[in-house]
Amino acid sequence: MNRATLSLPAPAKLNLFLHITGRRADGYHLLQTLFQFLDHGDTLHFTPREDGQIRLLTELPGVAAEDNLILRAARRLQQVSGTRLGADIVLDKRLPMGGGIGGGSSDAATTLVGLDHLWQTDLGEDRLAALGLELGADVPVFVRGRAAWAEGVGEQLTPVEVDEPWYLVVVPPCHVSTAEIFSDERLTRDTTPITLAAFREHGGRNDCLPVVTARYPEIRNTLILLNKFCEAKMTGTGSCLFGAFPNEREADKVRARLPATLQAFVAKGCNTSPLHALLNKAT
Ligand SMILES: C[C@](O)(CO)[C@H](O)COP(=O)(O)OP(=O)(O)OC[C@H]1O[C@@H](n2ccc(N)nc2=O)[C@H](O)[C@@H]1O
Ligand SMILES: Nc1ncnc2c1ncn2[C@@H]1O[C@H](COP(=O)(O)OP(=O)(O)OP(=O)(O)O)[C@@H](O)[C@H]1O
Repeated sequence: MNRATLSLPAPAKLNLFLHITGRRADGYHLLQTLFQFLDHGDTLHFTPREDGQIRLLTELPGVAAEDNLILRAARRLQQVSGTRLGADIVLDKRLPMGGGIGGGSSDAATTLVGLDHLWQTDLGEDRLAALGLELGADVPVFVRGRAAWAEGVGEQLTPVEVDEPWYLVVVPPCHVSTAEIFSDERLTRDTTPITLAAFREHGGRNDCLPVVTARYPEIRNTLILLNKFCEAKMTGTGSCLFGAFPNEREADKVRARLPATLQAFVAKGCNTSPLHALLNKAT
């Protein structure tokens, strides 16, 4: 067996807007959003094992190994495919947790796609996306790897081509729990659904923003600050805020004017996930 280590990116995503249009009987929210990837994220390293063991060799502070979406994804794929192979997995974590940029979901998707490739289990995109959905609402878009208009609970995906600007992403000094925001009584859940054409013409907003800024003064203050330089938006249920720029230099200029204590990065928006761009190049 080829024991070579496969290293793959787990990119971040942005929600360019997020409308909450309803709530299902099971409590999950119906939403509309547009997902785009960033050329910035975690990296995972997979080395196959013949003894069937799956080991995550990197500890993530605050996350028990059994809860780590990487291990959960790997075990589920192993179970469903019936492979006898295992893997050692190393994670280089760059993405902030609870930032609304999908770090955990992307790690899970890269594990599914990467191990499917390495183990030659060939489940195909649809089955991998379905396995991903069991792990989290945001996992399927990372499995499919194309910028997408999303509906349902986020799993009904239509690929879209949108502008690929440079983004300045600012990480306010707090973590937001997605479940906590979705269970807040003040969240509005009745936005009228819009079409993609209407979004292209008029844009959209983030329905979670009023609740998030009410709960987190750090995010409210960071939003006020970033709005001085660009039209600041929030991704997912926060915490991260972002602004779009025509080129890297303009984004860097604003970044340089932010307080040095504020974590921020500049990245390019991508309609093809860097994971898929790499795998497509390799095959
Ligand atoms: C807000 C978004 O980031 C937008 O992309 C996603 O919808 C959230 O996706 P995610 O983090 O993968 O979410 P999950 O891990 O599936 O769910 C976290 C919690 O958020 C709530 N949740 C999530 C997605 C959704 N459509 N409705 C919900 O009410 C549920 O209470 C759930 O317990
Ligand atoms: N590999 C992982 N990386 C990050 N978080 C993980 C991982 N595995 C499990 N988790 C758990 O998932 C939670 C959410 O992490 P994540 O980084 O995906 O947040 P997020 O960016 O707000 O996600 P989203 O935008 O999908 O709501 C973490 O607080 C952590 O408890």
